[in-house]
Amino acid sequence: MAPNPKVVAAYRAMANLGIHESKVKPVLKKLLKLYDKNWELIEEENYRALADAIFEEEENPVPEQEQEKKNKRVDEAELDDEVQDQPLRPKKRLRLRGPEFQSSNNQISCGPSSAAFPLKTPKLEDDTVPGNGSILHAQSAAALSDGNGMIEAHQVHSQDDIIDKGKKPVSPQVTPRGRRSTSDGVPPAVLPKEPAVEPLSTLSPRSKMAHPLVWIKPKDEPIDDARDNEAPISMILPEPSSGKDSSMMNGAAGQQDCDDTVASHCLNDEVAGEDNLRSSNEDAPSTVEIGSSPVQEEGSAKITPNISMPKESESHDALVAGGNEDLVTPCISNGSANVNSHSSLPNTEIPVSLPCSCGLDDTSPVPQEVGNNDCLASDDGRELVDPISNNSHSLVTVPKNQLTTNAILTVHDVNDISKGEEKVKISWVNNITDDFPPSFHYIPRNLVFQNAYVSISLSRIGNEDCCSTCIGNCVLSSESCSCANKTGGGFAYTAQGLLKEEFLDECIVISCNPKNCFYCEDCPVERSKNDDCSEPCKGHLRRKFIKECWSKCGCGKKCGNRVVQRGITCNLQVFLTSEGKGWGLRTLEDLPKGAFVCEFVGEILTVKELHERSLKYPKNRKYTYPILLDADWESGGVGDKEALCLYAASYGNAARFINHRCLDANLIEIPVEIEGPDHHYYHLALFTSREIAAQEELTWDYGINFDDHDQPVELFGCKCGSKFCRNMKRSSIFSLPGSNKYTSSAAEIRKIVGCKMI
Ligand SMILES: C[S@@+](CC[C@H](N)C(=O)[O-])C[C@H]1O[C@@H](n2cnc3c(N)ncnc32)[C@H](O)[C@@H]1O
Repeated sequence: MAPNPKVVAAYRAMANLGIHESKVKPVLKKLLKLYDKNWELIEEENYRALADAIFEEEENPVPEQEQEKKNKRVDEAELDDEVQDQPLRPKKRLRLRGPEFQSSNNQISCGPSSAAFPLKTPKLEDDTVPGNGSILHAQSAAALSDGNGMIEAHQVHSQDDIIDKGKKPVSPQVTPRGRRSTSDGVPPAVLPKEPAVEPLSTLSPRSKMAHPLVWIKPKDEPIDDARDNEAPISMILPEPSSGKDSSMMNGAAGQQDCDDTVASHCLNDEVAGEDNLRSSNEDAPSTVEIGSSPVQEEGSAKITPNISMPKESESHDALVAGGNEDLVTPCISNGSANVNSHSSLPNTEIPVSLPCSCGLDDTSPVPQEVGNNDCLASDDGRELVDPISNNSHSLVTVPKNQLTTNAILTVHDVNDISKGEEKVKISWVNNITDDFPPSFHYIPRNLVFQNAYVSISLSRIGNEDCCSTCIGNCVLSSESCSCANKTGGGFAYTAQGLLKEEFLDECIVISCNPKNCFYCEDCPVERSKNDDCSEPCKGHLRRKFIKECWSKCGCGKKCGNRVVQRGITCNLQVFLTSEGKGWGLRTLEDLPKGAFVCEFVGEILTVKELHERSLKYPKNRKYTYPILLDADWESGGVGDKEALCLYAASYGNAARFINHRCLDANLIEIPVEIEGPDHHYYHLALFTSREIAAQEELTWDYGINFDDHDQPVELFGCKCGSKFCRNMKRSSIFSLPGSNKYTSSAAEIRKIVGCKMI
């Protein structure tokens, strides 16, 4: 009989490696048996499997009888262990790296990634040959490696081996994001990028061989171990000792309803969210993710301790602009999420800071920069997740029927509602109820929603608009720089970074004096209403601007004329007010007069966009208050794209919690130019108008005219408690035509706000 050309070719290939036919023959026979005479697999990579097997045989000769016995003894658990325990065998790999053994398609990587993450050489010992074998398929390993060092080591089992042993196939259930179920008890694995491994169930028999089951050495890093039937909710624990307030330790839990679509989206998206764990969270004892797939959920969704938070971009996905009002009814009171305690929960459970959808409108548009996802609150108002009373990990059960609508995955860390976006942490506390702060996305800087024309470009900054020749700290210079001149003849700030008293007092007086109002001929606010019965302009305040130095200036970053751009530096806390104003913001430290507290940050909308939103989502008219950037409208010709306002219901910073106080508020808003020379877009900075003691609530006068019901937002019943309250007492001095917060005379203003000068 003519020799089988395939056998001859195999002998030749091995002869090239210096392996004698006599050694090839028995191993080849075994391989043919193992591969069910599939020559393709044997021929692959220039007979790599054959060569490997021969080397193995050489190194670990096992008498055939013993081998058979061993095969019988080895149960599946032992098999797993042996595979895990196999030492790495670079020696073999080195041999195979000879040029003659390089795969023609270069599937075996010898590059840095394989050096950093050496592949485990197959152990073709007696107990790993047919029936038990663990064989390294280099091509599978190559397929698994994303080139970025994702994989530390691979051990490849023949699938048949595992299934034949009667063990459940340990196919990693790879979701598009790489999530895998661990419910089968398989060691947690860190999987490479999503296309790397198909679930075995989807593979053809051929690809099962070429693409065998792969185990990846677990890393020490957090593993997303959430099961499919867990709800995708995130939570962050308070620091054990953080907060002067004991209620911070009474962590409360809230819950979003989540419809199937969104839930599964959330599920997948959350998996990759580890990088959203910000550094300050590292201080916290733990961060917990609650995973879920309500679709598959039978009775309840379990909230399991885990380690990741949704990515910012993914949280954005879950958030929809448009205010928190639509969704408030079932879930919030005074803008906060209701959470009820569940006494049956073991006290080993963790405080959960879960958002409610208050703050969000599932149908409102989102800023262009962020994705879209629909989110709703529970529509029955029942509690969904239990508040828990200490820091230990445990489970919280969420009834399945409460996971029916969209979920919001935004979470407020009790230690830092800013999620690390600010230089200082901003904690939140609720001493009164179990409520949570409303859900919103913390943004440290304004974001354009869609149409607002905000053009920031260096080319638009002329020499007169910056101090390009300055050096160091402008404020210390004896001469005013160009920026100071734009502020109005001198620096607004002292060397200590406070507002100069004269400047501040002037601002206070201006803000209270109706004489400083101007009236537009063609008011963008009225124009935005686009109806036949537009009213005349109701008046806007002329204001004093601050011009800060910026990138095109020659001074350094520490220049004293750069205050607002440095962001929040004082110690603030969000808290639930006791007067029924909802949440408020307070200082935890004494603040001097003229100190910068924070900027009012939100979505930059055109006034028209705001009006459209308020028509489309009428319930949004509650709970939020848009701020017109109208200080420069007097210059006239303000186009629709330039008539801007800030809206912080869904995207905002700590300032969104600052409540209104009529007239004698302790903060004052001052327009600040930073990046650009024009005043149609500016930053609205809040400074202390007097000294403020630690624990005092921060307030500012929104400038509301409580008699004007034609506003884009619903008026609230003012509970500011000021004796000058415009809502409670309508004294004649506070109801001047066109006025919002103005009083009648400079003398009165001086008395009220304690200014030294007028
Ligand atoms: C910018 S938010 C302030 C934070 C808000 N309290 C919360 O819980 O989210 C403005 C809203 O707070 C409430 N608010 C602010 N000042 C108030 C006051 N003086 N009296 C009653 N409610 C007030 C109103 O509902 C208003 O629409």
